[in-house]
Amino acid sequence: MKANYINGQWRESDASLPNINPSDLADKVDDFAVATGDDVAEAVAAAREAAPAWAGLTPQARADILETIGREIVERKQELGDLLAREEGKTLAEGIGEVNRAGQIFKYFAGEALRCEGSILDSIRPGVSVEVTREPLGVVGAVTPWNFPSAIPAWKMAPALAFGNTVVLKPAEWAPASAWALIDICSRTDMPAGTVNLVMGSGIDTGAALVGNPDLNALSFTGSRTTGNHIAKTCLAQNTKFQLEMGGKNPLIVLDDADLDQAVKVAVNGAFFSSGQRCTASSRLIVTEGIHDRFVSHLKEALAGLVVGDARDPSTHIGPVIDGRQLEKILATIEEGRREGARLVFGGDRVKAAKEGHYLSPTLFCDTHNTMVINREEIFGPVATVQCVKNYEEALAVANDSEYGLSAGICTNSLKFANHFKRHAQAGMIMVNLPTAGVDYHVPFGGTKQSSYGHREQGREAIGFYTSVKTTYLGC
Ligand SMILES: NC(=O)C1=CN([C@@H]2O[C@H](COP(=O)(O)OP(=O)(O)OC[C@H]3O[C@@H](n4cnc5c(N)ncnc54)[C@H](OP(=O)(O)O)[C@@H]3O)[C@@H](O)[C@H]2O)C=CC1
Ligand SMILES: O=C(O)CCC(=O)C(=O)O
Repeated sequence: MKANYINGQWRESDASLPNINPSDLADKVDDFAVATGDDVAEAVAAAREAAPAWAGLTPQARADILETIGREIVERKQELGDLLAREEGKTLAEGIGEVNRAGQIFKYFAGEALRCEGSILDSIRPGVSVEVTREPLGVVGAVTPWNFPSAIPAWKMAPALAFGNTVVLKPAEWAPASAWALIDICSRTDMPAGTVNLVMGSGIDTGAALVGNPDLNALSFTGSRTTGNHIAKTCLAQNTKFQLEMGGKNPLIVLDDADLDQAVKVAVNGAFFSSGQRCTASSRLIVTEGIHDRFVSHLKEALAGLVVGDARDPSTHIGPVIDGRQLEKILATIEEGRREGARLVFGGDRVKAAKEGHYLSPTLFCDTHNTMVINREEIFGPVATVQCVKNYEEALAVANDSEYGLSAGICTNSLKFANHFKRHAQAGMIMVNLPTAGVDYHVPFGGTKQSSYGHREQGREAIGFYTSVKTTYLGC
């Protein structure tokens, strides 16, 4: 059994949860300990106890530790990428890429630890000056989803630690192995006991115990809107600072003047890679009428060439979805799309592979309208819809007609439309001739409307969430 990590100790538990490989249901990755409410309370107390020692280290000492963690992750990216593919179902290449990204995030925030700046201003009063400085918050809770089981824990933990906070991490029960490996790496550094803590188990029990602990100073969450809204209420009631990342229904516009081959590649990557299980997935393809038929026909051809299979088989393009319940949910939404009158032009079914797994074919709907459920709600599977529109203006209006606003893309050769889109698309991230998914780690990540709440994650903006600003007035 893989244990929880609390106050510098590995703690087994009476209960455990199995982690099953979605590509091969006969393969159990391991059993993972379940943290009780008392374990969670102890982890938060340990993080509170460790906070002054960790914050009291020099930025150089914290940077050195983060650099060590980042280096080991990068050096072991092959092995940890394979583990990620095995527990989550991303292809091996995607798994290795994600682990590499997690390592680079730690290395990046090692540098940021040294760049935590303040400012000095003259006061409006004579003989007085004012200092504005940043301080750690204290104890940060991180609740993370299964779809980026290495990178998302990294992009919450690394900035929290860089700026002097201690951390309690609750990863998703469907994919805890990558988070466990990350904490194992942290446990072998010189961090004071209690600086990082791992509490595994279900969201409803372990997650709720963490979020509801009033001794947390801040909570960073990525996952569904329902859970995010619930967490927001708890955090507000306790005055816990929080940020939420809650997904998208990301549009990709394809204009008549787009490079057709490029647009098809962008759509395949954005909508179907990682089995569409990305909050940034291009789930709505909005295509102008002059290119619509050619685009759909080329896209179908490209989908026919994709291999769905075991995530760790190098010939696989699309692995399984994470779990049987998720697969059933996606299939039910596909059925709903059919009932609403959308035309299924590719896929829509389970795929049989050599081993029993949660395989689903890439699925494409045409003749869809933006009012349909398949265009309103996040499906989180390898499913995309096409909507045919007259021109750019209609495309933009359809793209913006969503409760979400995470990422938005356009394929065009027109600088005029690209520039207009950049300014008027209602999303936190804009992609021109690029997939809506797949982001850099050194720039801000996050959305508008119902996609996100609070400070942006990643890049230099992360400091806003993980520090508190202090203003000091100095008289003579
Ligand atoms: N924006 C994104 O990146 C993601 C969006 N989603 C969307 O959400 C849908 C459902 O996915 P799901 O994994 O169930 O997402 P959830 O929001 O349920 O899970 C995200 C994290 O929150 C935890 N959690 C769940 N309930 C609570 C709670 N009451 N208190 C504290 N923590 C909690 C989960 O634990 P546990 O999983 O262990 O129960 C997990 O660690 C997907 O189909 C997709 O549409 C999902 C993942 C990522
Ligand atoms: O597209 C990406 O690179 C990141 C996506 C993401 O963070 C998510 O799906 O939760």
